[in-house]
Amino acid sequence: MDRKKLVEFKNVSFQYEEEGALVLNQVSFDIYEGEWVAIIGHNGSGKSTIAKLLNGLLMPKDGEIIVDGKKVDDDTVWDIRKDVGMVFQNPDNQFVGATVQDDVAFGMENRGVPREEMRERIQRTLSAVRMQDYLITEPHRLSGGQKQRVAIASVLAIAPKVLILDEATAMLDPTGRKEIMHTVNDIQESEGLSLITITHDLQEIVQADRVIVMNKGQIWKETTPRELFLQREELREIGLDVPFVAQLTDELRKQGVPLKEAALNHEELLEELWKFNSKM
Ligand SMILES: Nc1ncnc2c1ncn2[C@@H]1O[C@H](COP(=O)(O)OP(=O)(O)OP(=O)(O)O)[C@@H](O)[C@H]1O
Repeated sequence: MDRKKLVEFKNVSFQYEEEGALVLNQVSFDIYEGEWVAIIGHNGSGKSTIAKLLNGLLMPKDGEIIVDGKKVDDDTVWDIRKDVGMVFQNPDNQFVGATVQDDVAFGMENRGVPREEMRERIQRTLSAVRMQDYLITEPHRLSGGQKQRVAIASVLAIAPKVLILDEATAMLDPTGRKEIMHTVNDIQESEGLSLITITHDLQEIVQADRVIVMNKGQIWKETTPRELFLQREELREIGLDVPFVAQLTDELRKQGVPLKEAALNHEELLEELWKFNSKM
């Protein structure tokens, strides 16, 4: 069965200033329903600009963007924002409510969701991010990770078709990062959402279905995490470092250990080494 295209970027170019350099130069890609796509690139490669174009915070200078069959323009932008939810890096800039439940309610109030349904969605989305016990907590009392969970719940409450996390875990410690990504992955699978995660850390792309690598405003490569991790030298040239496990796999391979593919985590590497060991 053909998968449905939810997002289409067609030859999109963008510049912030009239005479300035192109920040995005003829960028084209598709994102399908239920898919997790990671967009990665070093600082300034154009990742956040893509996110902002996707929900109409910016409009392309050239080319077009289609979200769920609708072209993003001044007439559709409010509809598009129902379909595309975004969570940014700094949780403190995203709170508008005096309590956690007020905050989750805010976006729904703006969209005229009936009271009863609002209550149900607040419960459901806060449970999904495991924050159901904090309904009446003031946001400033939460940890960074908890704040990001609430920000995610607030976006989910609007029932978007696409969820974008723009460096949303960058301010958290490694454990907090893992927990959030785990939660988001669960939600994505249970709700059939398309997920776009934007990061400059290759460790964060391991679970994605596909990766788009940006370099200087253009797509440098569109591939899978596993394939990408095999390209350690090329990645380094564009300012990206593969995670430790992939580096180790690469070094072992160079030493003659016949590891077939790039390991995505310690468990996989261990399993491959175990197989190799049993054959010796
Ligand atoms: N509001 C703005 N006005 C002018 N130039 C901007 C603006 N926002 C971003 N830029 C420039 O556009 C380019 C791409 O920025 P963008 O934020 O999309 O990159 P990024 O890959 O997300 O990087 P980062 O991880 O640092 O946010 C950079 O050169 C940046 O300096």
